[in-house]
Amino acid sequence: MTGNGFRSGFAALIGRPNVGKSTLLNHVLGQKVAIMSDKPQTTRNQIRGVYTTEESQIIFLDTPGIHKPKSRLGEWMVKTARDTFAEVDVVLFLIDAKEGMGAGDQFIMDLLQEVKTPVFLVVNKIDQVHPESLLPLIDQYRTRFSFREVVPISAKLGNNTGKLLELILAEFPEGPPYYPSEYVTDHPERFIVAELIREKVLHLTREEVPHSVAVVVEEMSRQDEGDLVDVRATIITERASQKGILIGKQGSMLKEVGRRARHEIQRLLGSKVYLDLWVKVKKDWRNEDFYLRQFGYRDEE
Ligand SMILES: Nc1nc2c(ncn2[C@@H]2O[C@H](COP(=O)(O)OP(=O)(O)OP(=O)(O)O)[C@@H](O)[C@H]2O)c(=O)[nH]1
Repeated sequence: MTGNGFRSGFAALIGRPNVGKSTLLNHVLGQKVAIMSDKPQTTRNQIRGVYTTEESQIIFLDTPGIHKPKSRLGEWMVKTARDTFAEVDVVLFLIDAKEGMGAGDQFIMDLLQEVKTPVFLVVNKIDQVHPESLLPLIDQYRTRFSFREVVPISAKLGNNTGKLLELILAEFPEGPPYYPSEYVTDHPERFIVAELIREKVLHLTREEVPHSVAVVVEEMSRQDEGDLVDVRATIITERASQKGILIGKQGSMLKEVGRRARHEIQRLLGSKVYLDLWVKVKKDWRNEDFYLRQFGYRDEE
Protein backbone atom coordinates (compact mmCIF):
# COMPACT_ATOMS: atom_id res chain seq x y z
CA MET A 1 0.00 0.00 0.00
CA THR A 2 2.95 2.34 0.36
CA GLY A 3 4.76 4.26 -2.34
CA ASN A 4 1.80 4.05 -4.71
CA GLY A 5 -0.01 7.24 -3.88
CA PHE A 6 -1.57 6.19 -0.58
CA ARG A 7 -2.22 9.26 1.57
CA SER A 8 -2.75 9.40 5.29
CA GLY A 9 -2.89 12.06 7.97
CA PHE A 10 -4.67 13.69 10.88
CA ALA A 11 -7.60 16.11 10.90
CA ALA A 12 -8.79 17.90 14.04
CA LEU A 13 -12.42 18.93 14.42
CA ILE A 14 -13.06 22.09 16.36
CA GLY A 15 -16.04 24.36 16.84
CA ARG A 16 -18.41 25.76 19.41
CA PRO A 17 -20.53 23.21 21.25
CA ASN A 18 -23.39 21.82 19.19
CA VAL A 19 -22.13 22.81 15.74
CA GLY A 20 -22.33 19.17 14.64
CA LYS A 21 -18.84 17.72 15.01
CA SER A 22 -20.11 14.40 16.29
CA THR A 23 -22.73 14.27 13.56
CA LEU A 24 -20.07 14.78 10.89
CA LEU A 25 -17.83 12.13 12.38
CA ASN A 26 -20.68 9.68 12.63
CA HIS A 27 -21.76 10.38 9.09
CA VAL A 28 -18.29 9.84 7.68
CA LEU A 29 -17.56 6.75 9.74
CA GLY A 30 -21.07 5.36 9.48
CA GLN A 31 -21.05 4.25 13.07
CA LYS A 32 -21.89 5.76 16.39
CA VAL A 33 -18.49 6.61 17.85
CA ALA A 34 -19.05 10.18 18.95
CA ILE A 35 -22.11 10.86 21.01
CA MET A 36 -24.79 13.15 19.65
CA SER A 37 -27.02 15.27 21.79
CA ASP A 38 -28.93 18.47 21.31
CA LYS A 39 -27.35 19.78 24.50
CA PRO A 40 -24.01 21.54 24.24
CA GLN A 41 -20.68 20.11 25.25
CA THR A 42 -21.25 16.40 25.25
CA THR A 43 -17.88 15.52 23.77
CA ARG A 44 -15.22 16.09 26.37
CA ASN A 45 -12.58 13.55 25.61
CA GLN A 46 -10.78 13.23 22.35
CA ILE A 47 -12.44 10.61 20.22
CA ARG A 48 -10.44 9.33 17.34
CA GLY A 49 -12.23 8.09 14.29
CA VAL A 50 -10.37 6.41 11.44
CA TYR A 51 -11.70 6.59 7.89
CA THR A 52 -9.96 4.21 5.51
CA THR A 53 -10.41 3.65 1.77
CA GLU A 54 -8.30 1.88 -0.87
CA GLU A 55 -6.23 5.02 -1.40
CA SER A 56 -6.30 6.91 1.84
CA GLN A 57 -6.72 7.12 5.57
CA ILE A 58 -7.99 10.08 7.60
CA ILE A 59 -7.63 10.06 11.36
CA PHE A 60 -10.09 12.43 12.99
CA LEU A 61 -9.40 13.97 16.35
CA ASP A 62 -12.56 15.32 17.87
CA THR A 63 -11.57 18.22 20.11
CA PRO A 64 -14.13 19.44 22.64
CA GLY A 65 -16.15 22.60 22.14
CA ILE A 66 -13.86 25.20 23.62
CA HIS A 67 -14.46 28.61 25.08
CA LYS A 68 -12.75 30.96 27.53
CA PRO A 69 -11.91 28.73 30.47
CA LYS A 70 -13.78 29.37 33.71
CA SER A 71 -12.67 26.26 35.56
CA ARG A 72 -9.76 23.84 35.62
CA LEU A 73 -11.66 21.51 33.34
CA GLY A 74 -12.05 24.38 30.87
CA GLU A 75 -8.33 25.13 30.99
CA TRP A 76 -7.50 21.51 30.40
CA MET A 77 -9.78 21.42 27.37
CA VAL A 78 -8.19 24.50 25.82
CA LYS A 79 -4.70 23.19 26.35
CA THR A 80 -5.57 19.85 24.78
CA ALA A 81 -7.12 21.56 21.78
CA ARG A 82 -4.10 23.78 21.24
CA ASP A 83 -1.70 20.84 21.36
CA THR A 84 -3.87 18.96 18.91
CA PHE A 85 -3.94 21.82 16.36
CA ALA A 86 -0.17 21.95 16.22
CA GLU A 87 0.18 18.22 15.57
CA VAL A 88 -2.39 17.59 12.86
CA ASP A 89 -2.23 18.07 9.06
CA VAL A 90 -5.43 20.08 8.86
CA VAL A 91 -7.87 21.72 11.26
CA LEU A 92 -11.58 21.65 10.46
CA PHE A 93 -13.22 24.64 12.09
CA LEU A 94 -16.94 23.91 12.08
CA ILE A 95 -19.54 26.62 12.39
CA ASP A 96 -23.31 26.49 12.49
CA ALA A 97 -24.76 28.31 9.46
CA LYS A 98 -27.86 29.37 11.31
CA GLU A 99 -26.04 30.85 14.31
CA GLY A 100 -24.21 34.12 13.80
CA MET A 101 -20.59 34.57 14.73
CA GLY A 102 -20.12 34.59 18.48
CA ALA A 103 -17.41 35.40 20.99
CA GLY A 104 -16.64 31.68 21.14
CA ASP A 105 -15.69 31.66 17.44
CA GLN A 106 -13.36 34.59 17.91
CA PHE A 107 -11.68 32.76 20.79
CA ILE A 108 -11.14 29.70 18.58
CA MET A 109 -9.73 31.79 15.72
CA ASP A 110 -7.34 33.50 18.13
CA LEU A 111 -6.08 30.08 19.21
CA LEU A 112 -5.72 28.98 15.60
CA GLN A 113 -3.63 32.05 14.74
CA GLU A 114 -0.93 30.54 16.94
CA VAL A 115 -0.41 27.45 14.75
CA LYS A 116 0.78 27.03 11.19
CA THR A 117 -1.55 24.15 10.32
CA PRO A 118 -3.98 24.88 7.43
CA VAL A 119 -7.51 25.57 8.61
CA PHE A 120 -10.76 24.85 6.73
CA LEU A 121 -13.90 26.78 7.56
CA VAL A 122 -16.61 24.13 7.46
CA VAL A 123 -20.04 25.76 7.41
CA ASN A 124 -22.43 23.13 8.71
CA LYS A 125 -26.24 22.85 8.80
CA ILE A 126 -26.67 24.54 5.41
CA ASP A 127 -29.95 22.61 5.16
CA GLN A 128 -31.32 25.02 7.75
CA VAL A 129 -30.59 28.35 6.06
CA HIS A 130 -31.41 30.18 2.84
CA PRO A 131 -28.45 29.90 0.40
CA GLU A 132 -28.28 33.70 0.11
CA SER A 133 -27.42 34.09 3.76
CA LEU A 134 -24.30 31.94 3.40
CA LEU A 135 -21.99 34.38 1.62
CA PRO A 136 -22.33 37.26 4.08
CA LEU A 137 -21.76 34.81 6.92
CA ILE A 138 -18.65 33.38 5.30
CA ASP A 139 -17.31 36.89 4.60
CA GLN A 140 -17.65 37.75 8.26
CA TYR A 141 -15.27 34.90 9.12
CA ARG A 142 -12.95 35.47 6.19
CA THR A 143 -12.18 39.04 7.21
CA ARG A 144 -10.87 37.70 10.51
CA PHE A 145 -8.92 34.64 9.47
CA SER A 146 -7.17 33.31 6.42
CA PHE A 147 -8.77 29.93 5.72
CA ARG A 148 -7.21 27.41 3.35
CA GLU A 149 -10.68 26.31 2.21
CA VAL A 150 -14.29 27.19 2.90
CA VAL A 151 -16.63 24.19 2.66
CA PRO A 152 -20.40 24.44 3.23
CA ILE A 153 -21.91 21.10 4.29
CA SER A 154 -24.82 19.41 5.96
CA ALA A 155 -23.37 16.77 8.25
CA LYS A 156 -26.84 15.47 8.94
CA LEU A 157 -27.87 14.99 5.31
CA GLY A 158 -24.37 14.33 4.01
CA ASN A 159 -24.39 17.25 1.56
CA ASN A 160 -20.90 18.02 0.30
CA THR A 161 -19.20 15.80 2.86
CA GLY A 162 -17.54 13.84 0.02
CA LYS A 163 -16.01 17.07 -1.27
CA LEU A 164 -14.79 17.85 2.24
CA LEU A 165 -13.03 14.47 2.44
CA GLU A 166 -11.36 15.14 -0.93
CA LEU A 167 -10.07 18.52 0.21
CA ILE A 168 -8.77 17.06 3.47
CA LEU A 169 -6.86 14.37 1.57
CA ALA A 170 -5.30 17.02 -0.67
CA GLU A 171 -3.56 18.36 2.46
CA PHE A 172 -2.10 14.98 3.42
CA PRO A 173 1.33 13.72 2.51
CA GLU A 174 1.85 10.40 0.77
CA GLY A 175 2.47 7.65 3.27
CA PRO A 176 1.30 4.32 4.63
CA PRO A 177 -1.81 4.00 6.80
CA TYR A 178 -1.36 4.47 10.53
CA TYR A 179 -4.02 1.94 11.48
CA PRO A 180 -5.36 -1.32 10.04
CA SER A 181 -8.40 -0.70 7.84
CA GLU A 182 -10.88 -2.39 10.19
CA TYR A 183 -10.03 0.16 12.86
CA VAL A 184 -12.72 2.77 13.47
CA THR A 185 -11.89 4.14 16.87
CA ASP A 186 -9.16 3.55 19.44
CA HIS A 187 -11.26 4.83 22.25
CA PRO A 188 -11.68 2.40 25.08
CA GLU A 189 -15.08 0.76 25.25
CA ARG A 190 -15.44 2.02 28.78
CA PHE A 191 -15.44 5.62 27.69
CA ILE A 192 -18.00 5.00 24.98
CA VAL A 193 -20.19 3.13 27.44
CA ALA A 194 -19.94 6.04 29.91
CA GLU A 195 -20.85 8.51 27.18
CA LEU A 196 -23.84 6.40 26.10
CA ILE A 197 -25.19 6.49 29.66
CA ARG A 198 -24.51 10.20 29.85
CA GLU A 199 -26.36 10.77 26.59
CA LYS A 200 -29.44 9.00 27.96
CA VAL A 201 -29.32 11.08 31.16
CA LEU A 202 -29.19 14.32 29.15
CA HIS A 203 -31.98 13.25 26.81
CA LEU A 204 -34.32 11.99 29.49
CA THR A 205 -33.90 14.69 32.12
CA ARG A 206 -34.15 17.55 29.63
CA GLU A 207 -33.11 20.83 31.28
CA GLU A 208 -33.25 19.53 34.83
CA VAL A 209 -29.87 17.89 35.06
CA PRO A 210 -27.13 20.11 33.61
CA HIS A 211 -24.40 18.93 31.27
CA SER A 212 -21.98 19.02 34.20
CA VAL A 213 -23.17 15.50 34.99
CA ALA A 214 -20.41 12.89 34.72
CA VAL A 215 -20.50 9.14 34.35
CA VAL A 216 -17.78 6.81 35.58
CA VAL A 217 -17.74 3.18 34.52
CA GLU A 218 -16.31 1.50 37.58
CA GLU A 219 -16.35 -2.04 36.35
CA MET A 220 -16.84 -3.79 33.07
CA SER A 221 -16.28 -7.51 32.98
CA ARG A 222 -17.24 -10.31 30.68
CA GLN A 223 -18.58 -13.40 32.39
CA ASP A 224 -16.89 -16.74 31.81
CA GLU A 225 -19.20 -17.99 29.08
CA GLY A 226 -18.50 -14.75 27.23
CA ASP A 227 -22.05 -13.76 26.34
CA LEU A 228 -22.86 -11.55 29.32
CA VAL A 229 -21.08 -8.32 30.21
CA ASP A 230 -21.42 -6.86 33.68
CA VAL A 231 -21.24 -3.07 33.79
CA ARG A 232 -21.25 -1.07 37.00
CA ALA A 233 -21.45 2.69 36.52
CA THR A 234 -21.97 5.77 38.67
CA ILE A 235 -23.64 8.96 37.56
CA ILE A 236 -22.17 11.95 39.38
CA THR A 237 -24.16 15.10 39.92
CA GLU A 238 -23.27 18.32 41.68
CA ARG A 239 -26.45 18.69 43.74
CA ALA A 240 -28.71 16.50 45.83
CA SER A 241 -31.73 17.92 43.97
CA GLN A 242 -30.28 16.63 40.71
CA LYS A 243 -29.79 13.24 42.25
CA GLY A 244 -33.47 13.23 43.17
CA ILE A 245 -34.50 14.07 39.62
CA LEU A 246 -32.22 11.41 38.25
CA ILE A 247 -33.63 8.72 40.44
CA GLY A 248 -37.21 9.81 39.86
CA LYS A 249 -40.43 8.60 41.45
CA GLN A 250 -39.73 5.16 42.91
CA GLY A 251 -36.62 4.96 40.82
CA SER A 252 -38.51 5.33 37.55
CA MET A 253 -36.10 7.78 35.90
CA LEU A 254 -32.99 5.81 36.71
CA LYS A 255 -34.69 2.67 35.52
CA GLU A 256 -35.50 4.27 32.18
CA VAL A 257 -31.96 5.67 31.79
CA GLY A 258 -30.65 2.18 32.51
CA ARG A 259 -33.07 0.47 30.15
CA ARG A 260 -32.17 2.70 27.20
CA ALA A 261 -28.45 2.71 27.91
CA ARG A 262 -28.36 -1.06 28.29
CA HIS A 263 -30.09 -1.47 24.96
CA GLU A 264 -27.42 0.58 23.18
CA ILE A 265 -24.49 -0.94 25.05
CA GLN A 266 -25.75 -4.38 24.01
CA ARG A 267 -25.76 -3.26 20.40
CA LEU A 268 -22.29 -1.80 20.75
CA LEU A 269 -20.74 -4.84 22.39
CA GLY A 270 -22.79 -7.47 20.64
CA SER A 271 -23.48 -9.26 23.93
CA LYS A 272 -26.08 -9.30 26.65
CA VAL A 273 -25.43 -6.64 29.25
CA TYR A 274 -26.23 -6.43 32.91
CA LEU A 275 -26.12 -2.75 33.90
CA ASP A 276 -25.88 -1.66 37.51
CA LEU A 277 -26.39 2.11 37.80
CA TRP A 278 -25.73 4.31 40.83
CA VAL A 279 -26.10 8.02 41.47
CA LYS A 280 -23.74 10.02 43.69
CA VAL A 281 -23.47 13.67 44.62
CA LYS A 282 -20.02 15.27 44.50
CA LYS A 283 -20.16 18.99 44.91
CA ASP A 284 -18.00 21.11 42.62
CA TRP A 285 -16.11 18.15 41.14
CA ARG A 286 -15.17 20.16 38.09
CA ASN A 287 -12.71 22.25 40.05
CA GLU A 288 -11.00 19.48 41.87
CA ASP A 289 -7.90 17.91 40.42
CA PHE A 290 -8.64 14.65 42.13
CA TYR A 291 -11.91 14.15 40.31
CA LEU A 292 -10.55 15.39 37.02
CA ARG A 293 -7.98 12.63 37.20
CA GLN A 294 -10.47 10.06 38.28
CA PHE A 295 -12.75 10.90 35.37
CA GLY A 296 -9.92 10.65 32.88
CA TYR A 297 -9.42 14.37 32.26
CA ARG A 298 -5.73 14.08 32.68
CA ASP A 299 -2.61 15.44 31.09
CA GLU A 300 -0.17 13.00 29.55
CA GLU A 301 2.82 12.72 31.81
N1 LIG B 1 -30.32 20.39 10.52
C1 LIG B 1 -29.11 19.95 10.84
N2 LIG B 1 -28.84 19.61 12.11
C2 LIG B 1 -27.59 19.17 12.40
C3 LIG B 1 -26.57 19.08 11.41
N3 LIG B 1 -25.44 18.64 12.01
C4 LIG B 1 -25.75 18.46 13.31
N4 LIG B 1 -27.03 18.77 13.56
C5 LIG B 1 -27.73 18.70 14.85
O1 LIG B 1 -27.10 19.57 15.78
C6 LIG B 1 -27.11 19.01 17.11
C7 LIG B 1 -25.70 18.96 17.67
O2 LIG B 1 -24.92 18.04 16.93
P1 LIG B 1 -23.63 17.30 17.57
O3 LIG B 1 -23.05 16.52 16.46
O4 LIG B 1 -24.00 16.63 18.82
O5 LIG B 1 -22.73 18.56 17.91
P2 LIG B 1 -21.23 18.61 18.45
O6 LIG B 1 -20.57 19.73 17.79
O7 LIG B 1 -20.59 17.27 18.32
O8 LIG B 1 -21.47 18.95 19.93
P3 LIG B 1 -20.53 18.67 21.16
O9 LIG B 1 -20.10 17.26 21.08
O10 LIG B 1 -21.48 18.90 22.26
O11 LIG B 1 -19.41 19.64 21.09
C8 LIG B 1 -27.77 17.65 16.97
O12 LIG B 1 -29.11 17.78 17.36
C9 LIG B 1 -27.64 17.33 15.48
O13 LIG B 1 -28.65 16.50 15.01
C10 LIG B 1 -26.90 19.46 10.05
O14 LIG B 1 -26.10 19.42 9.12
N5 LIG B 1 -28.18 19.89 9.86
